[in-house]
Amino acid sequence: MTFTLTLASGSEIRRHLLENAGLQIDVVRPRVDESALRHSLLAEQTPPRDIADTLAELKALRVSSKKPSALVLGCDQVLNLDGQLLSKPRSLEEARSQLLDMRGKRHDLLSAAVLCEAGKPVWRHVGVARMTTRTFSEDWLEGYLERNWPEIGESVGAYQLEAEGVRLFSRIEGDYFTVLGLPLLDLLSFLTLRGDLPT
Ligand SMILES: Nc1nc2c(ncn2[C@H]2C[C@H](O)[C@@H](COP(=O)(O)OP(=O)(O)OP(=O)(O)O)O2)c(=O)[nH]1
Repeated sequence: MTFTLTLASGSEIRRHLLENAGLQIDVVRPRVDESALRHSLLAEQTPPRDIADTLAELKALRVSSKKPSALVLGCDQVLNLDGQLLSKPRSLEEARSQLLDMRGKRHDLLSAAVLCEAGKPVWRHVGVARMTTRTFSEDWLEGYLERNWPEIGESVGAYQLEAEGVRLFSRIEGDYFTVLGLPLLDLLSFLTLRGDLPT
């Protein structure tokens, strides 16, 4: 019987990365109010890594409780800019102001993944990537926004690294997949170790 991973995420890129790696994926979007939980965690001064981990676990548990026999993957990515957590821009204007704030600085992307089975977490990992943004011109930024909105609205940093977003950076430290939103290599290693994937 072919191994199927249930992905508790509406993220297109996460599904693509897993399918491109040859996994059979079943998408079940969790019904969780992420922003309410994120706000309460922030109010309690929860560290960004724990916020990403908690949200990823919540999404995985929500689906796993409905599909107890499945292996369910929940994910969450947060962007930490000098201690401020940014979210996906809701408008081109928001994307512009977010990118201007990030210009010439470093920010961290924390990509959390949690696997749940029978309503219990069985694996978790938070990948961290450190992004150094170049001091791009405002003219270039206007062109970038014009060419890439609304696609970049799906990304927490208002960029798609695999597309023109790479032009925002002078340096990236960490794993490419972690930037895109999924600590893929760590996940595949665990699934292989468990025998879900062939060695
Ligand atoms: N294509 C692409 N997507 C990116 C990149 N960086 C971040 N993202 C996406 C991955 C996630 O879909 C999104 C991070 O937001 P979330 O972790 O809240 O996930 P999202 O709301 O998309 O789906 P989910 O909460 O899992 O249902 O940003 C990138 O460089 N390229």
